Amino acid sequence: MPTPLVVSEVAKSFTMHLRDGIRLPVMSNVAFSVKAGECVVLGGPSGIGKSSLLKMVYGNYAVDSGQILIEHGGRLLDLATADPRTILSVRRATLGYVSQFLRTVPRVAAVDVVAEPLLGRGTAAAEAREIAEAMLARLNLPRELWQLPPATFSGGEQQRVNIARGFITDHRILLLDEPTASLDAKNRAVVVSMIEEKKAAGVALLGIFHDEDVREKVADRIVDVSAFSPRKAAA
Ligand SMILES: Nc1ncnc2c1ncn2[C@@H]1O[C@H](COP(=O)(O)OP(=O)(O)OP(=O)(O)O)[C@@H](O)[C@H]1O
Repeated sequence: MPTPLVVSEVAKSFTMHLRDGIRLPVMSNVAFSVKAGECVVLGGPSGIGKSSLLKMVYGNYAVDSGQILIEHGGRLLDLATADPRTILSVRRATLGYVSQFLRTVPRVAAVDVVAEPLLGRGTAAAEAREIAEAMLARLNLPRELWQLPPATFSGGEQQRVNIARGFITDHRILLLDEPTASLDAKNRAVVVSMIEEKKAAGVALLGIFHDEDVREKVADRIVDVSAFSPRKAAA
């Protein structure tokens, strides 16, 4: 079975349009891979580029050069050069992303926000809702909130809706950007066990976890992003 995610020779700089278009190099020679069933954690100090790297792997940030090889539909595809339509199809079928914050859609109930990725993958509405409810129950979201839009939920409640939505599918690669940042210890433990289940199912996980305890529990390997940073000499 091919490695689900291989990042090779990637370089990235930001162009500051408001400052005469000067280019700030953020990282170069980025190279690592994530195997099936493995959880790789991006490490390094604040501002070194961990979130930017995750956004590149998801296709939200373009890269200057290099390859981001994703196993999609039985073949390897380079996300760094893929067209937007292909990126969307990779996201639908193969590459999931749990961001730190939920982007709420007005007037859509929490349970439907969670069920939506399953509907997009062809699951029947009633079944998708049932699975969504089970996820919300597991994450201890009070039942009386399930039918409400999450816009007014607390930070931790919104994050749990977001986690349920991100974990509900069987994507082969899952990117996690601080999924436990606003959670209490009980719900952090739930997320740790959900990550362990994904690993057991052969999912390749790449994440950022500032919480040391969670990081130690889930990480098989830490990739230090400072190794790719031009600031490493000054660090
Ligand atoms: N769109 C952008 N345009 C310009 N600079 C950016 C952009 N996104 C990020 N940066 C810069 O790139 C650097 C890396 O930011 P990033 O958020 O990836 O770091 P991080 O390691 O995830 O930090 P933290 O641990 O604090 O979340 C920072 O100096 C940031 O200001």
